[in-house]
Amino acid sequence: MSASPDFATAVRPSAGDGAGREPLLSVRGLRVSVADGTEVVHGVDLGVPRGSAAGLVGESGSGKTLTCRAVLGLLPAGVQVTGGQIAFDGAELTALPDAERARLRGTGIAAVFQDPASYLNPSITVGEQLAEVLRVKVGLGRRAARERAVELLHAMGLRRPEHVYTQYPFELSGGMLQRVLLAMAISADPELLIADEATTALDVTVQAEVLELLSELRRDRGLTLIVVSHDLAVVAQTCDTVHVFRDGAVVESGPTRRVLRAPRHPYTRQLIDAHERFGIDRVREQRRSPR
Ligand SMILES: Nc1ncnc2c1ncn2[C@@H]1O[C@H](COP(=O)(O)OP(=O)(O)OP(=O)(O)O)[C@@H](O)[C@H]1O
Repeated sequence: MSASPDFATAVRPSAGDGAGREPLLSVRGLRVSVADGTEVVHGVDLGVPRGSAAGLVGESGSGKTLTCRAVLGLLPAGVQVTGGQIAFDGAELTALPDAERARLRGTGIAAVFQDPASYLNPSITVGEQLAEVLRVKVGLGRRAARERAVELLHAMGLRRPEHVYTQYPFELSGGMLQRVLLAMAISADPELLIADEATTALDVTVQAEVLELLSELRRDRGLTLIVVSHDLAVVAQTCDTVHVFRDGAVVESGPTRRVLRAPRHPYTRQLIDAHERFGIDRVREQRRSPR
């Protein structure tokens, strides 16, 4: 899609009912090893249909983040893909040169992580930083980038967006900062957004608001989502399918409702038991009753 000034609010053209379920992202047999040669991701398979929301859950260190970083082409130094395929929109990513992978970040696949402040320069206003992304990734001129930035801040649910534009990161709350990072992430109209523990540091009310914003972005713009969380309730609220990671492998995948109501793998059952006290039962009840 061209860099139309309206793209953040425009509804992405529908891929059509039949095409809506074709996988936008297909990961097959992904293997990742760290600097000393130890393999930490052992043949992960993930299919993420266009327009869907996939949840990746599992305990800390189970390989969720490295799988996502492999998809983004942003693995830490010394960590590398040692096997498997990653197909995005029909193109094999592992074969692409670095420059192509870099071009795809933001325009095809974007991500938001925990701790949004660490991704912002503390001495530049958030609006200028967003406008800079729009100039570099979308090619807008200075004035158009500023206007677009304000529109995007507004579209992310930030009140008084002209004022927010002029604020420095330290002046904004964690929830507001994550909305700014979401504005940056979607500014070049990506098709896939990875939210890796993006709401973990937020208090429950703000977390629910940001999750609702993610669902809105999916609904209104046709974004495909990958939501990484150690919290099953987050995934239950936002995702159609869930992939349960353990020790660098996916032990169970399926529709969220089925996996939460009738887990097949003992580890999934264990995860659900561990989450009961955080209200997963309430979420399961909500999903059972039609809205
Ligand atoms: N840069 C790195 N160097 C060495 N080992 C790493 C590196 N990054 C991750 N690992 C190891 O790879 C494994 C998978 O880590 P990963 O971060 O993908 O897990 P995760 O499921 O996302 O966990 P968390 O929820 O804590 O982020 C872990 O054993 C981790 O210690």
